Amino acid sequence: MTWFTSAETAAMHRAIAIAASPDAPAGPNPRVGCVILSAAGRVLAEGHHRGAGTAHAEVDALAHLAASGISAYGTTAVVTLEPCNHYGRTGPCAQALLDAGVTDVIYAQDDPTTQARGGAAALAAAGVHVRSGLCADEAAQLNRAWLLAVTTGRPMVTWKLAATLDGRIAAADTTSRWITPPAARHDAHRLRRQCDAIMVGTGTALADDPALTIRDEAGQPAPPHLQPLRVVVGSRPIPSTAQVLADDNHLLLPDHDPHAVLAVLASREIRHVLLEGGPTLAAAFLRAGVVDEVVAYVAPALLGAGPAAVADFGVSTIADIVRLRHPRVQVLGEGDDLAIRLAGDPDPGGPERTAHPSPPSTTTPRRIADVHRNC
Ligand SMILES: NC(=O)C1=CN([C@@H]2O[C@H](COP(=O)(O)OP(=O)(O)OC[C@H]3O[C@@H](n4cnc5c(N)ncnc54)[C@H](OP(=O)(O)O)[C@@H]3O)[C@@H](O)[C@H]2O)C=CC1
Ligand SMILES: Nc1c(N[C@@H]2O[C@H](COP(=O)(O)O)[C@@H](O)[C@H]2O)[nH]c(=O)[nH]c1=O
Repeated sequence: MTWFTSAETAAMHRAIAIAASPDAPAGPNPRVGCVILSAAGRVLAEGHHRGAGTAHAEVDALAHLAASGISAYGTTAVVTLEPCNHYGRTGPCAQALLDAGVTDVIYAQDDPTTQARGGAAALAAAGVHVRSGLCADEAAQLNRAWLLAVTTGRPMVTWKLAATLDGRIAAADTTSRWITPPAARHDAHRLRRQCDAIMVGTGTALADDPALTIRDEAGQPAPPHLQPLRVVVGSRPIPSTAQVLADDNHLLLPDHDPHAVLAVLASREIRHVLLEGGPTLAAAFLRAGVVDEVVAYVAPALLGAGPAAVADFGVSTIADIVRLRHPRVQVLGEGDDLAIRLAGDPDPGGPERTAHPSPPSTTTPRRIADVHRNC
């Protein structure tokens, strides 16, 4: 059994928090944070990864430590992911920790990739005291999309919908903006920010002419390098004036096979795709068993007619109902302008679905004197 001190546990909480900083954009790499502790458990420096091609968290933290004139000799590096052991866009972190003189390394979870794993073994072989598993569930949740993508070979799919109380996503004449109030739409833009691609079917592209961009609460778009790839699936042509075609950061995929669509996105290092409808495309992805998460914004409103949130995807009897696991509920907005955000992971119960990292438990951390086994 591995034990951790309260200072080490607090450092790991901090490392997870900084790994999720707003300047750590979605992209091909995992989110990683690192905190460096003195032998007495005092925080000396911290760092995090800011996306592909930039310094890894350990190197960022070591650079901050060096900048403050403190030697890394005899320190403990607390990292959210096993230090890498390869030359990718940057050098191996295991070697950087060794070169700096770090004597203890604690990491939350193993790196599952064949290219980068092995840092723990390399460090241990060089005499570094290595421990792992601290806050492993929280760290896995932080990188849920990345872990799913690198272990399954396809991007994680989050299906987002905005529906009325009677489960409709548009009126009978196909108009749908807006069903949900501003607070819910702002939340949807925060969701877009976590994804590398936003995808709709041609039906939605033709009916709504969506922009599919990340915008702030004042409607200002995020800088181009932070905008996700816009993807339209289907064979019908889209008018050249369509907003999704506004710049080169888009992809038109005539293929109807969700697996083929995801394979194309995976080849472009897309780790997390937001499926924003409509009901026909969502049904195809559900039927194919490739929806990993559903985020539904439900407004206190009624339409009585118009398309349902999702088309028929093969459920004909109640025994086959698709329930959401780990459901999470939030109220957004207030007064007449509120909406419910209901999120969860579809569980068709079929054997074809693979196990994915679960969200962290909501139980209070267990404390025994000054030592902790986990978060
Ligand atoms: N409130 C909300 O959250 C949302 C509402 N909407 C509303 O939904 C309506 C549009 O719905 P819908 O027409 O269903 O739009 P979709 O975006 O689901 O597009 C449907 C099209 O997707 C293409 N397609 C790709 N793969 C498949 C597949 N495996 N099976 C079938 N079709 C596939 C087909 O295009 P092709 O024929 O060109 O090959 C099909 O016609 C609009 O009124 C819009 O406002 C849309 C999104 C979200
Ligand atoms: N109607 C509706 C939504 N609709 C979704 O938003 C898309 C428009 O994106 P954009 O042009 O970038 O603002 C649209 O095509 C559809 O996918 N979303 C919501 O949060 N609430 C709503 O009431």
